[in-house]
Amino acid sequence: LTLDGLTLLEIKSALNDTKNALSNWQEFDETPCRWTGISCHPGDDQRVSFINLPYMQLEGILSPSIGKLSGLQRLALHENSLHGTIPNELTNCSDLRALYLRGNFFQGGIPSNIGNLSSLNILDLSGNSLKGAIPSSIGRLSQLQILNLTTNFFSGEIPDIGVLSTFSKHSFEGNSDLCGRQIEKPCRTSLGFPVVLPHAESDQAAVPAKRSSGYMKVLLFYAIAIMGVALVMVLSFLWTRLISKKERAAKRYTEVKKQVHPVTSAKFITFHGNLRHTSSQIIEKLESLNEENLLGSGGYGTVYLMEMNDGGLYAVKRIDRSCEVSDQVFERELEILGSIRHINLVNMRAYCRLGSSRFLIYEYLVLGSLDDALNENTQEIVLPHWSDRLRIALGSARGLAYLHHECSPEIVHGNIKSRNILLDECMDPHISDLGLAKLLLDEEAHVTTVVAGTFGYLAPEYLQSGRATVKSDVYSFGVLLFELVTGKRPTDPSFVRRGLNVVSWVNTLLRDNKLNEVVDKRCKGVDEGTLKIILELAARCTDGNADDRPSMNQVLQLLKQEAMPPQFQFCESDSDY
Ligand SMILES: Nc1ncnc2c1ncn2[C@@H]1O[C@H](COP(=O)(O)OP(=O)(O)OP(=O)(O)O)[C@@H](O)[C@H]1O
Repeated sequence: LTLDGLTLLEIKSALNDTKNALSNWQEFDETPCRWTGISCHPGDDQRVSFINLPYMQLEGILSPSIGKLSGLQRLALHENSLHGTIPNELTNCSDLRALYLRGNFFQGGIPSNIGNLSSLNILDLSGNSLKGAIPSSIGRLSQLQILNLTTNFFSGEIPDIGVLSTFSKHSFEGNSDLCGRQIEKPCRTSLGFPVVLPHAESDQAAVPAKRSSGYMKVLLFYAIAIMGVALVMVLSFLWTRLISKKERAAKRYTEVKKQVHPVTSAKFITFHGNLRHTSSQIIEKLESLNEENLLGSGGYGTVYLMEMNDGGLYAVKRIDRSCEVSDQVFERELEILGSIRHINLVNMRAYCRLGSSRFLIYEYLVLGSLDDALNENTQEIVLPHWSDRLRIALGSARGLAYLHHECSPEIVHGNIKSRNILLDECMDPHISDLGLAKLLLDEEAHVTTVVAGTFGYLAPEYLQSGRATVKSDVYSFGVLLFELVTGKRPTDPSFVRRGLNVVSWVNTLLRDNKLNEVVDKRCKGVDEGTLKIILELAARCTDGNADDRPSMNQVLQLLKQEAMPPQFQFCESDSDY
């Protein structure tokens, strides 16, 4: 076995492989290159280039031996249950381009010399229990394009240097003790000097007891110098506050207007950084959209597939609803919606107002809606296998839990249904139409008119009051779970004719012990264990009493623990961010 193979066995020995996912990692093999989750560099030396083991239910720790894999380019261990610290030795892997450790239980800090990973493009440490300061050496990672440190316990000032200055609050959300320019939260000052030292470097910062005495000394030492810096910071903060959001938005529009169509009055806003295409290229395409590009239409507008000259694709929703609110109010609200970004949401990339038409520009999801995948009778549609269905359930739960629990104020979707779950090329789900129910139907509270086509997904209290809540979203999610199991729409004539809805129909069959009749016969690979868990969860979500339904965080936890797909096929979407 190669040296890298032996190193991988060391790494395996520190892991608790609960599902035996690594059973083919065997010492009698010549190379590790065919082992689960492993890829090697082409050529004779058989060095390990990728470790792709997300969603494998791995427990244990990440061994420091990882540092011996000096050819490693990608380490993807996200959505496992690893604990302990991120070993410092990892920073010896100087060719590392992508590091995904999201959704584990890592503690301690980020290795302070992470700046050594000079080739790093992607750093995703979100959803762990990491704490301490964000090392300023991250600023040296000049190749870094994606940084996700959200939902941890980081504290202190976010260093505003190097590449770290280019990331916005979306990279840092869910860390309540962070402050700094990027998150538009000034570091609180006491007598003019910061409570938390800026740019604290090491993960020692995670240990408050050790830190405090040195901390006070350094505070005193720097007090006078920092007074000056603090004054400048306060002044610049006041300056940014003084320029109202409106003025800033107007400034942005003007810039774009200058850049493109000087004759038209087009307004163009991009979200989450620049698009691959300029606004003038996009406006030109928007103007030429016609029936041939039609993808479909829904309650809020008509959706087109927009193909750019270089082959890039966007889905464009032209808002057809006449909207009571002024363009200004609409666009301000939209900016808030556009700032939301999550891997299981259909992220809005841009907005354009061209004459009297309003266009929302989204990333394009190639496999269309879950409703199409389950119900369309065309040959090309690939019916999701049971493990895909579990992954769709898990991803949708994650997206919805993010809206309910990570956004402030919480976002009620109000229209969860299989037509609003869109699938990318990996069959990963993305929730669409978020915020539109509120934005386009009624901007007061969460009162929405019942939308045509969503019958069957609506919680009884939502039907009665017309008021969508997080718990009515949970109900709709429960119906979605039933749909994933049965393959039937909630309005399927087979039970609607008998005066039943999908919830009562399934319950009747289960009472009569007819589990087989509940399950979609076209679905391959169903295992009874996870099936029962999903059905039980769907029943709890669709409880008639809203208070007895679980929260989406509870749903997500349960799905993560109990209903993880047995084999996760790693697939990377080629979305441009
Ligand atoms: N980002 C996207 N990528 C690929 N297809 C999309 C995208 N957004 C919408 N579509 C497709 O366009 C069609 C119309 O979508 P739209 O969201 O307007 O309607 P709907 O979901 O059917 O109804 P509603 O407006 O009530 O949500 C659907 O078939 C949907 O699958």
